[in-house]
Amino acid sequence: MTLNIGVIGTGAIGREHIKRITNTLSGGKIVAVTDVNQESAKQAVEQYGLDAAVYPDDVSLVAANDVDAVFVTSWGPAHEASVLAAIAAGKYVFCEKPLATTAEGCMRIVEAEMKHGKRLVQVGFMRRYDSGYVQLKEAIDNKFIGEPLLIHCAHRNPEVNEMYTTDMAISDTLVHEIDVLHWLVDDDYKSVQVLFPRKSKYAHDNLRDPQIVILETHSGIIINVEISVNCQYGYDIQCEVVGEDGIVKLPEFQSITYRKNATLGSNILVDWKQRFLDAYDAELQDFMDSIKTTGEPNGPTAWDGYIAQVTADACVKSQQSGGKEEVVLADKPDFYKKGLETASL
Ligand SMILES: NC(=O)c1ccc[n+]([C@@H]2O[C@H](COP(=O)([O-])OP(=O)(O)OC[C@H]3O[C@@H](n4cnc5c(N)ncnc54)[C@H](O)[C@@H]3O)[C@@H](O)[C@H]2O)c1
Ligand SMILES: O[C@H]1[C@H](O)[C@@H](O)[C@H](O)[C@@H](O)[C@H]1O
Repeated sequence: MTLNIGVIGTGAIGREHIKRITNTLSGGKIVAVTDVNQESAKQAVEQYGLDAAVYPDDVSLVAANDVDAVFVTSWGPAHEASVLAAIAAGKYVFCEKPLATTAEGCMRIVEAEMKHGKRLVQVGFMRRYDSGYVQLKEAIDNKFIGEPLLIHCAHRNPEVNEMYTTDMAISDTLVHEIDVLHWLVDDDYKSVQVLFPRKSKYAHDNLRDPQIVILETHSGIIINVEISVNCQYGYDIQCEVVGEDGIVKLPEFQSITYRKNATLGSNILVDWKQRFLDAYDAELQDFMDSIKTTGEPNGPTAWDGYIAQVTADACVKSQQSGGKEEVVLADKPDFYKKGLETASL
């Protein structure tokens, strides 16, 4: 069975996903595209030689009879309406982060999915499919380092444009750590605090950069994440888990080492597309395979999208208050306790 897919938003990641469904993965076909910029949707069809219809908006794309699943890869504020439309039509949805830009919006999606009666939604937290994070999780689950005590992380982007504001360091960037770290240690967050070190000369007027985010879990694990979005030198993701009996660290992205001009060196990547290439492939293959075999997506759930947004909101509150903020989650519904939300490679 081929899963017929409609894509809402044919920008950077929309096209990356169109490319991998069309050229790399198996079991899916892009049959429909839309974008508020209709030229962009038409260009995507041409660029990848798609046999796909261009729709004027998300509502008409979702309603198309031949669309089985929808990819929501538009800007964050547009996600909630498209996801709700897809659920109302009983269509599967793969939604890039954020699921919705407010906790209330995420909860509306959770409620709509529960009302529908079976899982339709997977959120694009692809780090759960990255082989390095999967190895870290196995080591933690197997008690290889004893109980985890603290975690040091860094999430560095080389640069950002003028549209990127202080709160986006949380909602656009930290959100990946928010999701992957609670999954890694199987614990929910209790409180968060954001600190602003000295501002980088590369940060524009509306941006505090870098930032340090401290997250504390219910079992007392303390996590510090450095967010630097003007680090200049490359795209760099670091994660080191300190346990009672040892330490496990995320592997560096593999690159040859060289000896040249009196230097021993190796290259660092410059953007997210290359760093998580395999993880994006694995998450979308899993989305299609699990729908085919079980009738439901297997990856990060709408509830994970809700946890991420509640935690992100608390971080943004801390950016403003300067203090520690509580993370208050609703009780997890039984619907999301099926144990399906962990990925395996
Ligand atoms: N998982 C990841 O690592 C990752 C990486 C990049 C982006 N993202 C997420 O993916 C989303 C898109 O990011 P991007 O970098 O591709 O942005 P982008 O600006 O390159 O593309 C977004 C596209 O959506 C279109 N769009 C906006 N509103 C729309 C609407 N209502 N209906 C249809 N089309 C609409 C825009 O015209 C644009 O072409 C964001 O939510 C972003 O956070 C996730
Ligand atoms: O949308 C991107 C993407 O999610 C990247 O993984 C992250 O490193 C960037 O900061 C963000 O802007």
